[in-house]
Amino acid sequence: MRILVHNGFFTLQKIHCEHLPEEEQDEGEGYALTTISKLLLKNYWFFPILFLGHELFQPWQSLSNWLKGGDGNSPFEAAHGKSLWEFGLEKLDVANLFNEAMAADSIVVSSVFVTKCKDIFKGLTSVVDVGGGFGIMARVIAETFPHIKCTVLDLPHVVASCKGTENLEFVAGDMFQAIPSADALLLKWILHEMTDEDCVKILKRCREAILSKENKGGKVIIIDIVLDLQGGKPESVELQLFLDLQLMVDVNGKQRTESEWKKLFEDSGFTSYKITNVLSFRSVIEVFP
Ligand SMILES: C[S@@+](CC[C@H](N)C(=O)[O-])C[C@H]1O[C@@H](n2cnc3c(N)ncnc32)[C@H](O)[C@@H]1O
Repeated sequence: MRILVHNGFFTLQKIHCEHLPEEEQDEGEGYALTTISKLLLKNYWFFPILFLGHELFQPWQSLSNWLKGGDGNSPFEAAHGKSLWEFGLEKLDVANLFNEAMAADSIVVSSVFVTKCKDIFKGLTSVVDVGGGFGIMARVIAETFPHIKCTVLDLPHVVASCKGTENLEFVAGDMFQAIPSADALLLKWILHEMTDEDCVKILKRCREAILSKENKGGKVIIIDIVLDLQGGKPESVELQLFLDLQLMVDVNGKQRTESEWKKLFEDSGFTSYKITNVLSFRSVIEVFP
């Protein structure tokens, strides 16, 4: 298992590097180490610490017992006696590390997203990033498309010290209780943390929150993994499967195939969807009411 964790971690760094300029990418022996030094220099140092940090590594040791019917909703709960989110509320240093890792990921993804997926934003005047963390994605969207009003919804302790701008605001709340209305609701790395039942709850809430339904361009935009897509590079598949395990260990979540996504959309009342693959091992899925 340890080898798997390290492999997944190195692959993760490698895939992140695909988004760096070509002249900065290295091939061959020593790739991972070169990559790590570059990521350190470029401030993407949170991922190694996150995955190899004690609190998040420990649950892997509980995986085998948990699979045999051990206690807790996830190996994380089996190891720590509470969920990742409850743990984060008590240990703000771990929560901060986790949120900074997510923010580091969003720095890479957001620049590719707004450049290669411009069309997705056509006609939109408002976007809510549901579970948007420190707001990196929303900030980049707000700066790139100044006419779009962006809102970040996240838990109170996450957004407590986040500052908005003219077209960016932070809202503290619980996505299971209420989601602010907008033309588009963004869910980046949210649904893979949830059971199918919870995904349907959140998707239904998002559907209700879409302002411009009935062919007027309103939608949910999901950035997440779609397993088994044709043409996936072997290292992408390796990473997708590693993250499938990682999510099971941390929150009893999972990655999904296209048909599993389709079922969630149908069960939540959506009529159609479109998958775009420009984000390496992840996809952008537009889901229409
Ligand atoms: C895996 S992170 C993804 C963060 C961000 N979307 C990104 O990709 O960088 C999940 C986010 O959902 C937030 N979250 C978890 N439960 C939530 C809830 N019930 N209501 C609002 N936000 C929640 C967490 O605080 C965290 O910021």
